[in-house]
Amino acid sequence: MAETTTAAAMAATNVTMSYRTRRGDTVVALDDVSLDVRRGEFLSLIGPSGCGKSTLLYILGGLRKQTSGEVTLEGERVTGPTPRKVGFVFQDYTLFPWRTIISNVEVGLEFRGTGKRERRERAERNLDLVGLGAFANAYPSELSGGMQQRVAIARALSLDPDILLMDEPFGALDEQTRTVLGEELARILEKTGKTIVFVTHSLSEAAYLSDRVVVMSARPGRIKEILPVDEPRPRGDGFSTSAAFNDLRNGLFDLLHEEVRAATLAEMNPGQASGKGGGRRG
Ligand SMILES: Nc1ncnc2c1ncn2[C@@H]1O[C@H](COP(=O)(O)OP(=O)(O)OP(=O)(O)O)[C@@H](O)[C@H]1O
Repeated sequence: MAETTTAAAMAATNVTMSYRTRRGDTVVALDDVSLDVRRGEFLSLIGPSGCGKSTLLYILGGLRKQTSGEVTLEGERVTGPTPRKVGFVFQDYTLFPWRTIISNVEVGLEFRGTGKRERRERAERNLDLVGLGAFANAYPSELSGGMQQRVAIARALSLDPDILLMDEPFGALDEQTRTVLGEELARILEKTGKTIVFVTHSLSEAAYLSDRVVVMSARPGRIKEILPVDEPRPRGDGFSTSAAFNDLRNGLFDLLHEEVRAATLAEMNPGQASGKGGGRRG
């Protein structure tokens, strides 16, 4: 059994997840996944559609219970959500349309019972951080998708979690907006020092933002490879056009390509699960 290091903010050890479908079939979404998330790192998860990236994220965050194996947060076993330590940002930013931007940011703090003054102060600080201080009294419908996603990030940050789990947060946005938001996110992280686990389908996003990129195999999801990104932060404009970046992105593409192929073939021939990929600890 793989060991859990104390330097890890979070760790999954031999995690397996099977779903029972409504038809009574069993879907093995994750198979023996072991992974350390290091304190302060930006870790991306990439893999073919349906390989279990979201499932792994939800299990790490205690939103879903794994079938077997263990998840720990700072060495303590995770048995449910821990909103004081772990926050979420989803692709669907789910702002309440009838609340102003600032009161959307305050929602989680309200749930937590934080006093009005502190709520407002934290919400303002985090709205400023994502560059939307001027929109505090606007309503969600007045903001673009990219701006709404920044509100969702401010909302998650205002709870001041140590770890942010982000599930394709920029997936619904156009390429230019997601590039800019990725850069914004990198800047915010620089300031806050959060640990991030980030699910994405964009290889460029993963390569640009991450300290390490976890490549998952076709379902049942396993860890196929973990690639470090040896580029110091903050990463300048030059990085995304450098040869090192291109090599990394191409490496990710090659690793993913055969898995996407396997996933597509499995979809075309249901019932024959892919058994490829090897368990590897990061
Ligand atoms: N509640 C559920 N019940 C049954 N099967 C599920 C459930 N949730 C997920 N699955 C299945 O588990 C597998 C992994 O799903 P998951 O959403 O974790 O994958 P993913 O890699 O995040 O996919 P995508 O990249 O398309 O978002 C898929 O085959 C999916 O159909």
